[in-house]
Amino acid sequence: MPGLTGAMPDLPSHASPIYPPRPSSGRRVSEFDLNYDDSETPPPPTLLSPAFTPPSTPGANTPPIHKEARSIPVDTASQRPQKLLDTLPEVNCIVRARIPTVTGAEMFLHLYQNNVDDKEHLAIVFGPNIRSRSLDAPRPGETEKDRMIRGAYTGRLHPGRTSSRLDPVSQDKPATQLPTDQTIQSPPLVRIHSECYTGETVWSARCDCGEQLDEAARLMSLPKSQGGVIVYLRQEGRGIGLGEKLKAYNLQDLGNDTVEANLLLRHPADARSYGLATAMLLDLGFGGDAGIRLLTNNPDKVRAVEGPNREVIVRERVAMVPLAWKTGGREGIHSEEVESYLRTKIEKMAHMLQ
Ligand SMILES: Nc1nc2c(ncn2[C@@H]2O[C@H](COP(=O)(O)OP(=O)(O)OP(=O)(O)O)[C@@H](O)[C@H]2O)c(=O)[nH]1
Repeated sequence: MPGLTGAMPDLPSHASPIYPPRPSSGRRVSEFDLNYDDSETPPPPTLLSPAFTPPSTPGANTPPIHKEARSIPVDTASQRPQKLLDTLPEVNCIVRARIPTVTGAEMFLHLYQNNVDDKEHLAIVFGPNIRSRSLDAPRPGETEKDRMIRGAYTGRLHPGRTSSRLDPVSQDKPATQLPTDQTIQSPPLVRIHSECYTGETVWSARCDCGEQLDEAARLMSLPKSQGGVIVYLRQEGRGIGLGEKLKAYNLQDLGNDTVEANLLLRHPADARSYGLATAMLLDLGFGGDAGIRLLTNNPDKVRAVEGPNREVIVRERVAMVPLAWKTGGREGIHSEEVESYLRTKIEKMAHMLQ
C-alpha cells in the first residue's frame, strides 16, 4: 500500500498516527517499551503456522497449561502523556449475577450503564472480594428482595433467603464489612478487553481475541489466583463497529493490512478509548496506590487505562502471548490471517510481542 507509511494528507483530523514499521531486531524504544520482556519463548520463524487449520469452538481453546502469569514491572510516570479526556465518565453498575462457567470456575457478571453512551459495558469479576460501590449503594425505597434481584447481596443466593446483607445459612459477613482497597494484598489482575464478535462468537481465526479472553479468564480463576476483572468494553472492531470491521476484512483480503484497511475506510487505526474502563475499575475498588497488573501487549492501553490523573495505576504488565507461540504451534490459532494480524500489531501498532 504505497504512501500509507508516509504522510496521510487525506485523513480526518481525528485519525490516529500510523507507526512506521519497526525493525524486527534491536527494538528497544523506551517510549513504547514499558519494560518490555523479551525472555518469552520466541515465536517460530514464521509467526504461527504456514498451514491453515480450521478454528475450533471458542472456549475450547482454554489452554491446559496451568502456569500463572509472569508480570513485568511498569512505570508510566515518565511516559509521553496521551490525549485523554479531562474527566472520567460516570458509571453505574445496575445489576450483577453469578455465572457458573463451562470450565468450572464461577464469575460474577456486572452490567454497567454510563453517561457517555448507550452501550451495556461489562465487568467480568472472578473471586469473592471484588465489589462494585455503585451496585452496593442503597437505592431509595428498595426492599431486600429488590437488592437481591439486582445482585447487591453478599455470599450466595438460595431459595428462601430474605436478607441481602446477612444470610444466617451461609453466615455472610454484613455488607459493612466488605473488603476495602487496603485488604487486597498484591495488585489484582485486570484485562481490558474490546468486543470482537467474530473472534469470540463465530470462530474467526483472523484474530486472537477469543483466545485472549479465554486466557484472561483462565489466569483469574487459577486455584492460587486472587481473582481479577475483565472489563469488557463494547468497542467492536477497535471502535469502528462490526459493519466497518467486516469491510476492513474485505480490504484485508484485497491485500491491505489491518491498519491500512481502517485508514482506507477513513477511520483511525485505533478508534478506542478507555475512560469507561478506568471509571469501572474505580467503582470496583481498584483506585489508589496498590495499582493493578494489566494483561496486555498494547502500550497505548497501559497509559490510557490509568486515566487523566492516574486514578488507576498500572504497576505491572502481563504479556498476552499467543497460545501457538507458547506451545510451539501445537495449540492455539493457526491461520495466515492471524499471522499477518499479529505481525501488523507488532510492526505498526508497537505491540510488545516478538
Ligand atoms: N478494525 C479492526 N478491528 C479488529 C480487527 N481484528 C480485531 N479487531 C478488533 O480489535 C479489538 C482487539 O484489539 P487488539 O488489537 O487485538 O488487541 P488490543 O486490545 O489492542 O491489545 P491487547 O490488550 O494486547 O490484546 C477488538 O475490538 C476486535 O474486534 C481488524 O482487522 N480490524
